[in-house]
Amino acid sequence: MQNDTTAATQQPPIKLASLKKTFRLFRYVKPYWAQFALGLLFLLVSSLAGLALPKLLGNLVDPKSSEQLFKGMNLAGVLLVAVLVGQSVFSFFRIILFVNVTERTLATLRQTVYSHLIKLPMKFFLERRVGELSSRISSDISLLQETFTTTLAEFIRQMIIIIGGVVILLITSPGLTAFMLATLPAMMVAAVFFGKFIRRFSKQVQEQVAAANTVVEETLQGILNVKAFANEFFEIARYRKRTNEAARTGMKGGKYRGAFSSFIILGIFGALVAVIWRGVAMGMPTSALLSFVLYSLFIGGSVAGLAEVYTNLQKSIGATEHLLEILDEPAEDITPVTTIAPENQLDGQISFRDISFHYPSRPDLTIMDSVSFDVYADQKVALVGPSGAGKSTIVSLLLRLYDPVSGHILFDGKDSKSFPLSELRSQMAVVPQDVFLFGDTIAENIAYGKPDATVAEMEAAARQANAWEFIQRFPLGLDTVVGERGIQLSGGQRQRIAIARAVLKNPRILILDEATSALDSESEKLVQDALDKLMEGRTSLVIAHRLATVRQADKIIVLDKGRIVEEGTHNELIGLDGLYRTLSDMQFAS
Ligand SMILES: Nc1ncnc2c1ncn2[C@@H]1O[C@H](COP(=O)(O)OP(=O)(O)OP(=O)(O)O)[C@@H](O)[C@H]1O
Repeated sequence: MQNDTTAATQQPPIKLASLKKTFRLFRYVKPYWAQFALGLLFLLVSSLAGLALPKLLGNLVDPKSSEQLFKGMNLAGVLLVAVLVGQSVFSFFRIILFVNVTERTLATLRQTVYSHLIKLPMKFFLERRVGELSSRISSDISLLQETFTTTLAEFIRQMIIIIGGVVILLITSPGLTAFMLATLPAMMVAAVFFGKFIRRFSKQVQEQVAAANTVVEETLQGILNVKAFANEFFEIARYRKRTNEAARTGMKGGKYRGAFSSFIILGIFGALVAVIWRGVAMGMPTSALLSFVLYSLFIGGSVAGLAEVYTNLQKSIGATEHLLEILDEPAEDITPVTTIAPENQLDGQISFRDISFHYPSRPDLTIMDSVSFDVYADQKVALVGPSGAGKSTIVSLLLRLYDPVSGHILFDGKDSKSFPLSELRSQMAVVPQDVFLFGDTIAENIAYGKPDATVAEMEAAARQANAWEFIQRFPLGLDTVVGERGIQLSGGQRQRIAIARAVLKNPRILILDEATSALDSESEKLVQDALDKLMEGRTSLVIAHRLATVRQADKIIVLDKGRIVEEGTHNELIGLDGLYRTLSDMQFAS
């Protein structure tokens, strides 16, 4: 982020390139081009009509106007009313059209960005925070909304007024126009100069606000931890610091914005007084002078408005850059899985061959060093080892959340990369330590393993997972809402929901990350029993924290500091008198 800001401020003005980037987003407007074009036409008509106003007002105050009649009424007055009515009607429809196009476009854009975001590899998420990413989709896109609905229209309207106004003024009095215009270029240059300057501040404020929001999101998500650690005041101070920083940057930017607008006010009104003064001196009739002053005001207002447009445009270029940054990230090759091609169906045999690995975010830290092992189809293999040994990393590699730095992972003897990613993952299921429940019904949470599951299937899965008994005790049964808005489930209950999910998914390879937190013995028995049933007839890889549960495993792989140090059955490993024996003695001693 920081680099991005520095790069943006240090770069020479690449306005055209940035603008071109923004235009890439017009791709999303394409399907609605007809409505958009009609809106533009209406905008053109209402802006041109607006351009006639000063002239007609001048005519109205002309003493001769009462002699020019239209069906007995003052012609200039009638024309003025007609222009106003026309302008309001066209504006009305123009706004409706633009808003329609914008809403649809932004919905598509939101969907596109989200669809892309969720397909990005884990590597991407390691480097970013959730708050920052969700603000990309919320605030950056809202910023574009303003650009599409208001800024663009304002820009076109202002350009018409400036160009049309200047042409009309030149026809009226080239001398006075030249005099008036002498102040404008200076203002334009100032607008560009200031606009660029202000861009830096608004971008910084945007980023600092996003950083502050991250504190809110993270602390609300982890509110239990905040409270348990009595860290409310620490968080308040953290949030205060970030929001104050944003405010300070905003205020600094505000000073320049203020100076900018004072400059424009002084410039425009100073110029107006000078123009009237000079017009009077040139003997211009009052009606013509009124028109002239009104045009000058319109032009001056539009020039000042252009600066605003410029700043908005800069802001939305910033937002676009952020969005394109996400869209330009290469996504994982994820496709909807309906059926699995016979050649991609897993038999359940897994081999790690000389796997070395480090996380993309920490290239200096070797996590896995030449790890090789085999798991045969339908075997139950346990991964044990001290904390940080690399057990979860093996699971991540198996799921291809990351690719190994060197070595190969084989499924049934075939390189894991030769399988379509989604088909591979769809044949594996994970029952994690910390079960994440969506804030929805129990049914939806179970069906996460198979979104088109019927109620009967869900019930059967819940029964197999030993979860049905507690689910049916809730008055709403499967329709009970859990999570943030609903009831909180106990650790054992959450795990059984996760097991039901896995039952529904019916995976070829099952990965169990055993809960470290001890469940009460009743719950533990229910969970273990459900897991035993689930493991039947499939390859299972169990990350075991309590060694008592892995005695029956066909094979136990003992990891330490990213290397396999022992491998064998419980009895073999106990006989070895190595790390497994030590870990085992430690656990049973406690
Ligand atoms: N996303 C990550 N980025 C960088 N390093 C990581 C990441 N995840 C894990 N690590 C590091 O990789 C090493 C192995 O971690 P891993 O989670 O695989 O261990 P583990 O054996 O599963 O530990 P535990 O039993 O505590 O869950 C640790 O040193 C850890 O700090």
